[in-house]
Amino acid sequence: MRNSKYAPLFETKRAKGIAIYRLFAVSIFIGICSIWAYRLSHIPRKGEDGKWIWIGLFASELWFGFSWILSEAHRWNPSYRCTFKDRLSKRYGNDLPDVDIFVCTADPAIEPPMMVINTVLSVMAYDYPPEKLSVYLSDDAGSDITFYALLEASQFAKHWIPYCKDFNVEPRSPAAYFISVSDTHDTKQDKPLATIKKLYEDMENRIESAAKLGRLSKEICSKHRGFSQWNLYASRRDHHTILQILIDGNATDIKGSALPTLVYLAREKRPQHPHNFKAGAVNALIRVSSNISNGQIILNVDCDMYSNNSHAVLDALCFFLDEEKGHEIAFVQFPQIFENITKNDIYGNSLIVGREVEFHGLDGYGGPLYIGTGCFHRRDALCGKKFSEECKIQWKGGNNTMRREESAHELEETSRFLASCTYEENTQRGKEIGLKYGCPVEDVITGLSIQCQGWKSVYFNPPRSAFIGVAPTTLPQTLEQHKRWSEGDFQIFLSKYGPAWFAHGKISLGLQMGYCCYCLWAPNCLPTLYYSVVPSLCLLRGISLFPQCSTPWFIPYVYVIVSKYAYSLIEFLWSGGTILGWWNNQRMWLYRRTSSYVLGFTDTILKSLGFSDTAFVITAKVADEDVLERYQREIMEFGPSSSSPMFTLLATIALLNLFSLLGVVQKLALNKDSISQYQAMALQILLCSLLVLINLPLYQGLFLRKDKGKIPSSVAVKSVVLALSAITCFTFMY
Ligand SMILES: O=c1ccn([C@@H]2O[C@H](COP(=O)(O)OP(=O)(O)O[C@H]3O[C@H](CO)[C@@H](O)[C@H](O)[C@H]3O)[C@@H](O)[C@H]2O)c(=O)[nH]1
Ligand SMILES: [Mn+2]
Repeated sequence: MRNSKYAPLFETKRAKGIAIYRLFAVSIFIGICSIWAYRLSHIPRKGEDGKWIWIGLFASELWFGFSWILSEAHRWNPSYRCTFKDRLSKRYGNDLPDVDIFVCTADPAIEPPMMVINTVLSVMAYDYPPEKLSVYLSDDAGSDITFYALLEASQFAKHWIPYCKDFNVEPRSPAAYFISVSDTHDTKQDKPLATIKKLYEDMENRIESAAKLGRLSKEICSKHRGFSQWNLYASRRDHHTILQILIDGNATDIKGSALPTLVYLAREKRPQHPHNFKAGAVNALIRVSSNISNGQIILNVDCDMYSNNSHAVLDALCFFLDEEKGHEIAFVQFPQIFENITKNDIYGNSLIVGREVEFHGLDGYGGPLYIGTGCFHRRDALCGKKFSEECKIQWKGGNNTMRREESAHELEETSRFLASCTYEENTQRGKEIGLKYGCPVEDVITGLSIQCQGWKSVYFNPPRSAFIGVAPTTLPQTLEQHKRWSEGDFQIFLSKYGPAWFAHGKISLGLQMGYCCYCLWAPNCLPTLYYSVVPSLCLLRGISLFPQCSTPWFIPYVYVIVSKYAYSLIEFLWSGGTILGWWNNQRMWLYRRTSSYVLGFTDTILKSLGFSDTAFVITAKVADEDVLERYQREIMEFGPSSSSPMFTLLATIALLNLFSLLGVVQKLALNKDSISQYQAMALQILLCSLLVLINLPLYQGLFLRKDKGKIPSSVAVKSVVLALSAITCFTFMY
């Protein structure tokens, strides 16, 4: 019962028809149990072929069944949110909390400055009182060109923000906006549009030519005192703190309205100090911002994730400011949506099922994971505060006094040391305060630890997407990203924050299971490798591993396979995907498990033994023209990837299945009697054929294509040799 006198600012709805789904899930569970029973009751006896092979298969099926049970946490209890922004505006007017926005960038070569400032401009133009908004750009490359771009953006903002507000522009990233209006407006007739577009293009030209040149002209450098901070700059990994407040609380736009504060920060870096990648960058921002604006709410976005919805801040505040439940909420996570996904999503990067299904399921159990971008945090919760009923904040009034009393220059001077690399020594930062260090998925582990302190989180997936970013456009990049994620998640599983043990009693069982699903991605590689190699090898030797069509044990297999995949297809289509997209997604399911996760798994083991160290390979946000062209045509991009063992693995498995299938076909053609033998192995042949079918793009990449995106011939040779030797070895062993 709601006892506050206010109407709620948000509402949570449960899914309809969930009882039917649960019944269906129970039927699959019974099917899985029957499969286990079959394996247990049919273990080959002494003297029979393949006892150990059988036990391995049983272990894999136990694992798959167990994973399926865990994944039910994503589907059992979904919830959906909606907000009432009109009530918020009525109740609070302009009396809203300060919001600090953090944008992170790390490499001007693969994260072009133009993209970065479009993101910055989009969040500066939020529909929110500008004097309560502060935008911070963290530049881990310490690039003067990025700084120059931001300086240009600070000038352009004076035109852009009033333009957005006058014409209710959406989206407020200039680049995205100009593309969106290019076919609906006639620029020649629309004078203000033409003017602002011209300003933008001039700015773009200046920035691009500086970027192309790779350095700034003397003329540009003389324009702003900030450039002098690069005088002592040695390299990306070795420089002092560079901090510049580009727009302070007193600046106004061309119409005389206040502008959001804008700050550039390149934290100090020294070769002898670990910089902890993005987590280190965000923690530096947390400290520096606490001295400049100290907003109670922090929004964190990656540099490619521009704001697509200028009301998103108000949406987020509907959760935090709700009188009854707002004080329990530590963060509000929006989905990641990508603008460059092709129709059939060849690399499965849109993650639509995660977005439309799984995260809603987690939300039903206490809240989604923190996924690093598009997330609003309460500053105190992010800084390690434990939840208690007293956590109600006095939001009204804000705390915006500091930055008006001190001048920008004074603030820079007093904030600089907060970003030095020794500041954190012998403190709890990176451990209990701020983002956690030492894990390649700093976001997930931080979110988990916040939830373990008693806080809830919220997943908000509005009809108009709040943030839009860039997904990888090649297979190597996709696999590399998934390697980082699977590795990081598995490290969490083994760490002192492990969702299976540490979180027990702190978060709900459903959420524990939900986290485990992701944290156990990496070890998933073992049963998948087994399942995609061993049955096919056995096929060649005539060792039967699955029940025959004529026995009742055939039924649970068929039921589980058909209903599980039919359901997954329906779920995928319901989430907005296409049939071919689903097929592509199945391929990526296999590829991730037999390459990224294998490396993620071994690297985690090596790391826990002390042999290797955490790294963060940044995902490229740009690609060459011919690569992009192939991406648009949905042709798989493999190269240049010869160095990565991931491709040798993928190709070897694909070839092994191809050879096995060819072997069977040959035997059938030569010897009619073997037909009855192979009839008994229908499921095994089906598995092998499906593996061949799903690998078609790989065979093309190996043998048929001539373009630059094909698999390098060194990988082709290596994998043919490996596949043939595996088959030969196996044939001799059995
Ligand atoms: O040393 C670093 C490395 C990265 N970044 C920034 O971190 C962001 C995310 O990096 P990206 O290469 O785009 O990684 P993704 O795989 O796309 O990132 C997802 O996964 C990461 C964890 O693995 C999260 O940090 C991200 O927020 C989430 O979007 C980017 O803005 C980078 O500029 C830094 O600031 N410093
Ligand atoms: Mn990214």
